[in-house]
Amino acid sequence: MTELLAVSGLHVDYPGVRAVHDVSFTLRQGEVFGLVGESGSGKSSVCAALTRVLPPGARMTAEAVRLDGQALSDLTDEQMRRLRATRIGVIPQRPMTSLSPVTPVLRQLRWHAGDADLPALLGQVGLRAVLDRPRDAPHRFSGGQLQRLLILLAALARQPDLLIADEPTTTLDPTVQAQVLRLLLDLRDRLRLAILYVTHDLAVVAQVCDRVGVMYGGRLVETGTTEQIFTSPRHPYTRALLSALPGRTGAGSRLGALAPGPVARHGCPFAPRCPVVMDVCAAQDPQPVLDVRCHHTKGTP
Ligand SMILES: Nc1ncnc2c1ncn2[C@@H]1O[C@H](COP(=O)(O)OP(=O)(O)OP(=O)(O)O)[C@@H](O)[C@H]1O
Repeated sequence: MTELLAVSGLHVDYPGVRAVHDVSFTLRQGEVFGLVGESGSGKSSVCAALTRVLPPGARMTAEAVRLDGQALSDLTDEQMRRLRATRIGVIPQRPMTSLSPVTPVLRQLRWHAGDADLPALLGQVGLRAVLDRPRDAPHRFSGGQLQRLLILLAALARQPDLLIADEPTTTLDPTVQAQVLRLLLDLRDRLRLAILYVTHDLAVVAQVCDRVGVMYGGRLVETGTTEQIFTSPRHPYTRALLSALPGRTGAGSRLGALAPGPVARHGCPFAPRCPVVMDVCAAQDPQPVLDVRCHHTKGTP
């Protein structure tokens, strides 16, 4: 598979907070890479840095961020805006925030879809009936319908290379969530899209991701194929996350691994919660070895 996105040494700082610390990963064409971690671990900040839409006062630095070989740091704000409009599609967490609440949905779709064949696109996401509702504003549609419409705009109408989906199914009930995930995978297959899929839900990761990066305290603490992460997790935080899944028991259940917990400001960020913590963990932030950042495992398979 061709490498589409390469991120290395990414840092994001807000005033007084380092939200993302030395994050590196790659994403290949036609691949779904899951960024998983609890609330506040830095997932959204990574996405905002990649698309250069960080809030005022935030600062990003990176050794390199390349899309299809092009260094994004070389682009002017205008070139970056054009890249976001053509090659990178973003599906937000809450569909209502991306649509005007008062303008009819069909009018907004026509405007965003440009020259694309809207009836055909609506047919592909099973929502041709929207054509018969020219006056209906967003609040007259369900969350699942709106999310499918936004996927249509982000992926089908513009056919980008990279789709960033930041918790796109959090607000949906399980049946609708399954429909939206199926649609994303179908688009990945048909358009050879690369998808960066942000979530705190490991069950979703298992369904859609080819590879996974686990975040804690702004670090990518472990990266691997979905199978590796689920069958032989190496970082103690990944193990805790997995053992907190329904039906499993272990350290994770005791740690309450999915609930945000203390993050050390020095040394390993997971040290205050780690069941196998050692003296060195409080003193030194571990460097990544074989895709794992942990003094205890030091990358051992
Ligand atoms: N605009 C901001 N100003 C200051 N700090 C911020 C800002 N946005 C995020 N942060 C902080 O940066 C850290 C990472 O936040 P971020 O939203 O990237 O995490 P996340 O994993 O995406 O969380 P969630 O799942 O809740 O969206 C947190 O400590 C958060 O409080």
